[in-house]
Amino acid sequence: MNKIDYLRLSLIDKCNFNCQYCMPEGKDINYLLTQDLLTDEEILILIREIFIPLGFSKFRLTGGEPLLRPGVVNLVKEIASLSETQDLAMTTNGFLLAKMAQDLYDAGLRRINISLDSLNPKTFNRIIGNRGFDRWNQTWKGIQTAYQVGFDPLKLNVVIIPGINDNEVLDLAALTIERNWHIRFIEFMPIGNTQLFNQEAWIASEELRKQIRSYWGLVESQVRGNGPADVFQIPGAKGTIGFISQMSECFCSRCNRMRLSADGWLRPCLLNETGQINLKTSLRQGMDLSKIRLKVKEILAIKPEINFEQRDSGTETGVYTRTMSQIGG
Ligand SMILES: Nc1nc2c(ncn2[C@@H]2O[C@H](COP(=O)(O)OP(=O)(O)OP(=O)(O)O)[C@@H](O)[C@H]2O)c(=O)[nH]1
Ligand SMILES: C[S@@+](CC[C@H](N)C(=O)[O-])C[C@H]1O[C@@H](n2cnc3c(N)ncnc32)[C@H](O)[C@@H]1O
Ligand code: SF4
Ligand code: SF4
Repeated sequence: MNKIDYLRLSLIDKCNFNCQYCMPEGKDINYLLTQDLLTDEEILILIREIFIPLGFSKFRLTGGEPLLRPGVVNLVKEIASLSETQDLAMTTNGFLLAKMAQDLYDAGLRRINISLDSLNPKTFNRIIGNRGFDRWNQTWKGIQTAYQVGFDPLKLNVVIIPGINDNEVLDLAALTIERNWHIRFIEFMPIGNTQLFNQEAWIASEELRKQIRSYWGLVESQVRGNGPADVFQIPGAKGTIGFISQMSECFCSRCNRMRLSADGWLRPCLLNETGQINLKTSLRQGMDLSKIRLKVKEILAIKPEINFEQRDSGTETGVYTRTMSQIGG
């Protein structure tokens, strides 16, 4: 059985973007009330008293948009300063990074993954649902700042949607030639906007690799990380190109992670809603920490059964009850 040592923590369910693939179009999302969010203190208790004793040592902060969480820099500092933390990273849309990158770095964050679905501001703004504002320039500035500040490896996440940004695969891949940046192409998953998913669906990573291979060639490579990406490189390039292929190539046999939502739900599998427990409720009801630990240990034991192999039975209704922004990706 794989070691489960990687926890993805969603810090907030709100976001300043409305990416088409992540949220249902035109549907209001019921956002969490502040009092329903895990507090910083609760997050730290759970990390220190529950997850670290159970062997977790790798933490990723995500959301919604994690940079919207008040006090996020201080939370980074607290988690980074734990001696058991072997890796602390963040996934962000980058919009607020230009002004926060240095503070995050100084607080101890070293790895950052930034979503960037297009190099074309028009396409980008269309994907993120900009409502009339251009957000590309500031996002691009955020990426540049993160690079200058020293985040390494710096990864860029791209969800390819047929008919929307699939014409940019080579342009995005080309970013890795001169820069030590790591692009990852993620296959669109049926969580978030199922309507768009059913309309446009996903493109298999192998199709994208074929395009890149026939233009420049492609060799296997590596980059530091804990996630499911298969990593390649254009020969001689400074950066790498990863493929996260949850639709075409199941990687569940190497699954090493669980997810904790901003309101305290511990989720054993991204694509299966079975077996979730609410740790915030347990904490607030005053449950003994050793009992909470035991509950999490039980979930860890049944996790191999609750996985992608059963994703068709992963939801009760066939539609995921939470959007990707509510889960954290
Ligand atoms: N199906 C599935 N998809 C995942 C899983 N982990 C990550 N992904 C997908 O990969 C996307 C990008 O993940 P990131 O947040 O950048 O994190 P990561 O790839 O684990 O990060 P590294 O540690 O840098 O390798 C997520 O939003 C998901 O779409 C997983 O366990 N299962
Ligand atoms: C939910 S977002 C949260 C963090 C941050 N807001 C961001 O966009 O990086 C995390 C990741 O989930 C990915 N994502 C969201 N919806 C997805 C979907 N339906 N299929 C595949 N990836 C998705 C995004 O591309 C992003 O890289
Ligand atoms: S992918 Fe990230 S930036 Fe886009 S809507 Fe979802 S949470 Fe927000
Ligand atoms: S789908 Fe579930 S079991 Fe598979 S890699 Fe993702 S989280 Fe792990």
